[in-house]
Amino acid sequence: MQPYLIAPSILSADFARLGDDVAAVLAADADVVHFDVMDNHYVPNLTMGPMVCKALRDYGITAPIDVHLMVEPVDALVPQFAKAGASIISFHPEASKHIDRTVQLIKDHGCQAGLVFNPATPLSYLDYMLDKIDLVLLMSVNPGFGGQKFIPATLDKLAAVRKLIDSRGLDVRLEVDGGVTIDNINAIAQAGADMFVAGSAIFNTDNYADAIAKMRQQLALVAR
Ligand SMILES: O=C(CO)[C@H](O)[C@H](O)COP(=O)(O)O
Ligand SMILES: [Fe+2]
Repeated sequence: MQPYLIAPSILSADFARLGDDVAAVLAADADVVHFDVMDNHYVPNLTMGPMVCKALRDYGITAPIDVHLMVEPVDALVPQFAKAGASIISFHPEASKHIDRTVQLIKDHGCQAGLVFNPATPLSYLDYMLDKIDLVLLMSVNPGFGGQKFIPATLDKLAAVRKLIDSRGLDVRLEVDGGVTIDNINAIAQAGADMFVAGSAIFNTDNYADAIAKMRQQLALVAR
């Protein structure tokens, strides 16, 4: 398994001073910037597009940017986000008509590719795709909003994906997104996740470094 990564969701950052806030959370020892793209079509909310991603790069953000596309259709945005500086691009398989083609498109544009599963999305989408992707992202809330409560059934789903990845000897990241906190991150890691998105649990505190350090303390207790 790869080292744990903490990926603050900038959905909960201060949009009026986004560059400074993203720089602050990275200085507080975050690993990756989780960038939530919502289109008011696939999900009932509207957030940010490639221009904002590019603006963060132009501002000087060099950390990996993990773009979580909650959009339908998907393909037209892939080249735009790659050009804007995305490192990882993940999408919801049911939002793409040709999943394999979309994954290939992401890779052809030099980014890592991920598939995202809503709480009720079956894992069967992985049957012919697991060895072609870099990351599986399990949603532990229904997508569209930050600040929701972690859905406990995600733990079993994480364990099932971890088993699948390990049984095939693959180096695929297992990311979890939604309702991750200092209190539940240990159990989530025990279940098999190695990359943790947390928005409100980091940005809604007045000390990002403290929140991230406490998450890392919990992760250090996991037997791997
Ligand atoms: O994809 C998302 C919502 O669709 C966000 O990444 C997620 O909700 C993170 O926010 P929080 O940690 O506050 O739950
Ligand atoms: Fe997300």
